[in-house]
Amino acid sequence: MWRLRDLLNLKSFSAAIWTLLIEELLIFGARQPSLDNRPWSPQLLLISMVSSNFAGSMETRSQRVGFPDVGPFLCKLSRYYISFFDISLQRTEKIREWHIRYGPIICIGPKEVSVATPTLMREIYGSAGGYAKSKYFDHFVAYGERALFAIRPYEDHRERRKVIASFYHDVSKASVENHINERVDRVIGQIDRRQGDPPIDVFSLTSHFAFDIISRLLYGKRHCSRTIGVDGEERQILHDLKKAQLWGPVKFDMPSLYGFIRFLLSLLNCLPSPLHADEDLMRWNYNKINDVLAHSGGATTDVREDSLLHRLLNATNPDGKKLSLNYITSELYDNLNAAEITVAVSLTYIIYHLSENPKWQTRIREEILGLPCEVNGFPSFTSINSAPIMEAFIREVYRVNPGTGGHAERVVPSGGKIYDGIYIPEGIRITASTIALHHDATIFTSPDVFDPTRWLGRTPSQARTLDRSLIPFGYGARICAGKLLATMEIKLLIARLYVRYETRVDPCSKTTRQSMAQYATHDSVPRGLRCDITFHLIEDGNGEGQQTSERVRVREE
Ligand code: HEM
Repeated sequence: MWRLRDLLNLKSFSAAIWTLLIEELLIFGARQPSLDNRPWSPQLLLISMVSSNFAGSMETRSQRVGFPDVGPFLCKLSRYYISFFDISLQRTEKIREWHIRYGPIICIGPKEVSVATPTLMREIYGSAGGYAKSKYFDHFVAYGERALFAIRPYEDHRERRKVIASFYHDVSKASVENHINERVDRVIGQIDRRQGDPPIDVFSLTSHFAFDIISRLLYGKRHCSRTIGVDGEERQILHDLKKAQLWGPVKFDMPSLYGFIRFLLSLLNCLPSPLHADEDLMRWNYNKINDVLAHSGGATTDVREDSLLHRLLNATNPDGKKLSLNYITSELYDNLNAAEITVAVSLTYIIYHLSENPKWQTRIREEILGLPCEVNGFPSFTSINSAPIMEAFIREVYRVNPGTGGHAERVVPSGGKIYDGIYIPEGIRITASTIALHHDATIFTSPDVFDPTRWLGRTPSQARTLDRSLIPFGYGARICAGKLLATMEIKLLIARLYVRYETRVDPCSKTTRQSMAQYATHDSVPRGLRCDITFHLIEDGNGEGQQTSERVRVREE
């Protein structure tokens, strides 16, 4: 179905129509290894003449030396070709198709390359390469400051990373585990109260769960959100942010068009809430920080709370100066964003696949029930984290439905690089395609089949081969700073849910295989933007059900 905004985007629309037609005509030619070595044909002549109409899209002759000519012919002519797939939310799937058709190093834009081998992925993201992030990350500048995620130069990033990474490294503390377990209790409380009611949208529920946890870590206990239990402003913002994901590619690829649409709609006084969701969250974060500072009497050195805010207020730059409040506000906003939707998407797909595979629910339940319990009546995160069946299942979900859209663009450093004999000049944008790596048939047999057993019973060398191609959290110098936190949230919730309930996809709801296919948005959200699941209490849940209800009741009283 065409959406209004696709039609509004006339430049991309018309470019796409003729490029789609011509690409198919030229497929044979484009399969040749090098355009420069290919004999001239009338088709090529025609294309090269028409291509000059694509303003600013042809790179100079010197930039083209050695540039990979493998890939869809029209990608080499205009950046609007990949933009079209971006805006129609099909970018990742399209790049995967092109890798299957053309090979592991392909041109996806006049100055843009995608790679799909674990060795090249390691080269561009590894610490040794020193690749900077691309201009794409300028879109994540907030309050006029770059948070860790948006810092582009490799060297600037290294210093800042030490402060943030050390904070998230400390989440292994028992206090954080207790705090996550409290939030799990609240989720269970919600589900119990809704027994017999319509199915539960787990995309929203897990988004509230993730948001409450990250806000506790960012601002501290007194100032965190309570979105799981309370239907307030935060729920509306989170709901709007999900819808805003669908506008992301327009905003990133065609900022002027996006700005114009926003301006027009504001003028008509009918700006839809998803189009100002970012600003709403920014305002919310700004107000929270002011509340915390007001509460501590403006004393920035108050260290009673072990929150990221307090950590940053007490940190210094390498020159010994304090971090600016603007930078701190930007970092907290970025962490809110990074930690909410990614965890919600991952948890939603894990629950969805478990609901489709009841036998795996039983296997995971039996595995968790066999683990030793702590004084609180649950197995610790450390023992849950080493449970192989749950790990295999989660890995398979990450493989087929990774929680990020694969926009981890880097820039080829000065002097250029040679990959598999192909010289790529400096300044070219380069990305490893997560989805192509995760579906590489030479590594993962029958890559389109959902099969968690592929992760079980492997020799160490087989396991290493599979691991090298699985990158849901990125890789190398800029690997996700919140990986440990995300893993704790995901595993503690899944373990506790599946000891207590059986789940099914609600057959009467709109949740289907199609609605659960991923859009190529920044965080790969499910197309339906919801996932309706029914929860059935297991009567003999090893006492866990009874204990949890009791604890939830006592806390809520
Ligand atoms: C399942 C959940 C998550 C997934 C799949 C995920 C994925 C990723 C990926 C792929 C990157 C690398 C981007 C790049 O290389 O350009 C990244 C970076 C980052 N993530 Fe996550 N993430 C998750 C959860 C979290 C959480 C809970 C936090 C906590 C705040 C977090 C904070 C960050 C930060 C700060 C960065 C930037 C790191 C840097 O540039 O050094 N993420 N994440």
